[in-house]
Parts: sequence; structure tokens; C-alpha cells
Amino acid sequence: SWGYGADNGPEKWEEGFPIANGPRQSPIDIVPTQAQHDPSLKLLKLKYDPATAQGILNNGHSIQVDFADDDDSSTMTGGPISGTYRLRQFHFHWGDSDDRGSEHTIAGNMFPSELHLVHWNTKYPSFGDAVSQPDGLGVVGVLLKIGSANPRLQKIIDAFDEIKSKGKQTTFSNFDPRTLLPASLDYWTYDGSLTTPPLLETVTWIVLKEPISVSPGQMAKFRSLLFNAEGEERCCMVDNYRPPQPLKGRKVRASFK
Ligand SMILES: CC(C)NC[C@H](O)COc1ccc(S(N)(=O)=O)cc1
Ligand SMILES: [Zn+2]
Repeated sequence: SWGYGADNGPEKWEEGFPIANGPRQSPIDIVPTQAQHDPSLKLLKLKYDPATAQGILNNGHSIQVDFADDDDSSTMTGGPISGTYRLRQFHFHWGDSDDRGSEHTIAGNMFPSELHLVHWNTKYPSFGDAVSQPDGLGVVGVLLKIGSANPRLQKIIDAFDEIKSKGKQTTFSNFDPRTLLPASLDYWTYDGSLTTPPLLETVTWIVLKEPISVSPGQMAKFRSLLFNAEGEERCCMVDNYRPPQPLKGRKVRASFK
């Protein structure tokens, strides 16, 4: 099945998922000077209840922290979206070295990692229903840049030893993802897609302008995770990012001047 290798990676996904060449694919290169400030864009409102954190999983493509989404305890409102979107999970993408790893790029610049907080529109009954609707998902993207160690990431990193290989998961409770966010919630927004198969064109992307920090040592911990299951040939979980896709006439709006 799909992955990030030479034989099953992003250049091959169109074989199984023809939407890979669709009109609103993600990620994209964001060019700040070409983004249009839209004064009608609202403040992004993220309200998360730490008690909704459930577990942390190595799904063979990334590590993912899952949240209980059976009520409106952890939601996103405001921003470019209308209505209420519930937090479902967050996960990361990263590179084999500090010069790559993010999915969105800023004026052609790659970052070493990118955090995605995945929310679904509660006008639909579930994530599974919302994921196939054009206004079904809202994903907040946060870029990570190399700097001082980020203590907010440490609780996630400390769980890695228990979820080293594909299919492993462990409990992960009492965690507020808002602690991962930068001081400013200024953002760029555009209509896009899932960045992994099935690449559905159902995501309103909200990419924060301000990165958060991660240290080289912390990045090394991400790179010690494995794509493979226990007992399979060892393959480090690195370069699990899709490169930028054609804009195809889309406009990127900025919430800030
Ligand atoms: C088709 C449904 C039911 N399954 C979808 C699967 O969970 C994948 O979901 C996702 C969710 C988010 C993203 S990203 N990197 O764009 O934030 C990619 C795939
Ligand atoms: Zn992602």
C-alpha cells in the first residue's frame, strides 16, 4: 500500500488515487507577498479540553494523538470556517534532516517538521462522513523550526519508546494541544485536501504564520520511530511528507496585514 518510499511514495499515489492531480490538492507553497489580506476573516478560536486526549498511535505513516470527539469539548470556531469543527487528532510530518520535512513551504522554504490538528465539521454526523464533504475538515498546520528544545513537545516525545513500530499505541491523557501552539494565531487559509491518500479535497487549510521551536535532539527522537511493524525489516520513519502541489488558480488569504 501507499507510503513514502521510491516505489509507493507521493510520485506514485496518482496510480491508486487519481485525485492526486485534482484542482485543490495539498500541501502548497505559500508565498506571503502574494497572499491577500482579507479583513473579513475572523479570529481563530481553539478551545480544547485536555480530558479529551485518548491515546497516541504509530499508524505506520506518522504518530497520531487521538481525541474523544463525541461532544463539543474540543472545538475550532471562527477563523475562515463557519459553524463548529471538533478536534479528532493531531499528527506530524518530518524529514530525515533538518532541511526538509514540512508539507507546506513558505516562499519556497521547507521546515524540519509540521504539526497538523485535524478537525471535522459538526454539520455532519461523524468524522467518517465529514471527510468526504467539501467543507468537511479544518486542519490547522503549525510549522516547526530548529531552535531551543520545546518542553511542550516533550510529553509526546516521551511516549515514543512505547510506540516505536507500526500498530503500537499507548494511552495519552490529560494533554491540551493548545500548549503546542505559538503565541500568535495569525494564519494563511486556502481550500485544499488531505496530504495523504485518499487525498480527498475536503480540507479548509489554516496554516499559522508563526512557527514553534524544536531542538535537533528532539528531531532525532522523531527519526527513531519506525514505519515497519515489529518483526518486519527496520525502516526509520522519516521524510513522511508530501511536497507542494500546483496552486491551479487558488487564492491564499491572510488573516493579518
Ligand atoms: C477515509 C477516512 C475514513 N480515513 C481517512 C484517514 O483517517 C486519513 O485521514 C487524514 C486526516 C488528515 C490528513 S492531513 N495530513 O492532511 O492532515 C491526512 C489524512
Ligand atoms: Zn498531516
